[in-house]
Amino acid sequence: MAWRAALRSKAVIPALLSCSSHGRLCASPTFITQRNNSTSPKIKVDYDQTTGVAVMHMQSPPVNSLSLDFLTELCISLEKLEMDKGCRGLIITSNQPKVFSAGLDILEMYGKSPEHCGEFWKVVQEMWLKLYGSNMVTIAAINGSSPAGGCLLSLTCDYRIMADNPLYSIGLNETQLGIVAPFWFKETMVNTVGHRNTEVALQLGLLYKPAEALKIGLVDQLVPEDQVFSVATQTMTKWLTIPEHARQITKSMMRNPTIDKLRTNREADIQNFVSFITKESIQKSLRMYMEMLKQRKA
Ligand SMILES: CCCCCCCC/C=C\C/C=C/C(=O)SCCNC(=O)CCNC(=O)[C@H](O)C(C)(C)COP(=O)(O)OP(=O)(O)OC[C@H]1O[C@@H](n2cnc3c(N)ncnc32)[C@H](O)[C@@H]1OP(=O)(O)O
Repeated sequence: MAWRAALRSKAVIPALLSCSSHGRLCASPTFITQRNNSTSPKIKVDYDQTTGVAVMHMQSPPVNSLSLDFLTELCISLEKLEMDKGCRGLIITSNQPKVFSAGLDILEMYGKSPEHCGEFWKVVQEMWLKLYGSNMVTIAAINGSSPAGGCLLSLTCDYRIMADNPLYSIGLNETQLGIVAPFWFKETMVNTVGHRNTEVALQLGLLYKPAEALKIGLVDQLVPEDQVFSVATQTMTKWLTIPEHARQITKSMMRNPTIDKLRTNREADIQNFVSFITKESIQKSLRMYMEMLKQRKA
């Protein structure tokens, strides 16, 4: 708890608090259910010291949406694993049925104050910086749908194994919500599937079925649903045979240009996000999208 409070307090951006152009509050949601903030852990970490491999199980019902609390917990777990020199590999998977992660929690961006949005975005950045720059071998065992921020989470990993189930989809679908994937989401995608695939995917907000995702290289391997985890474990064993230092330097060489761009522009990126997301028109788009999700369910 003390960790969480510390991380939270570091996440507040003083510059944002005093920014008058961000001084407005977004309209309060009237129809959207605010979920209770559960105190049960949203992430379960199993760390096997004999293999040096940790498994992070996302267990935040119903859809592992990336809320402020979820991301804070994720960052704390990552920090602890990263500091443990014996921990060399990390597999990320979901304990929720049919969903890997539904992406950023829309309720953290809808009807919230600019200060809250700024705090939220800082922890989204933190998650990405920690995972994309991790020294560990990271593997996403994608056992369900993975839109937007969920797709980003898997893109930060070194290797993606997805369940071959046509009911699932993955992609950066932000434009379908009327929002824009920020430059570091975009660059993570470009670094994975190339410029042209990214341009089409991002403009249209495409969600890909597993077979299509494999075709463009958004995921690396498809396996039957019940084998996602075992294949991830076998793949990890292979990756861990590569000399550690050489692999880590290579990873940094590939990723650091993108990482450095965000590191040196964090404040500006937060300000951009806050002024964008609190716009009335964007809030309206988010509301309509949430309504659409509910109608689809009914
Ligand atoms: C000029 C440049 C400026 C740059 C500015 C940058 C701005 C960038 C801003 C943000 C980037 C955003 C990234 C994101 O990740 S946004 C989130 C996008 N996510 C989605 O589109 C996924 C939506 N969800 C689904 O499609 C489905 O829920 C599903 C496929 C994941 C699972 O389907 P199913 O099992 O059928 O579950 P339900 O749809 O019934 O959902 C259950 C429950 O959960 C709620 N819910 C779903 N997703 C979210 C979410 N992302 N956040 C919050 N809540 C979510 C859903 O509404 C249901 O709620 P209930 O009715 O109350 O039970």
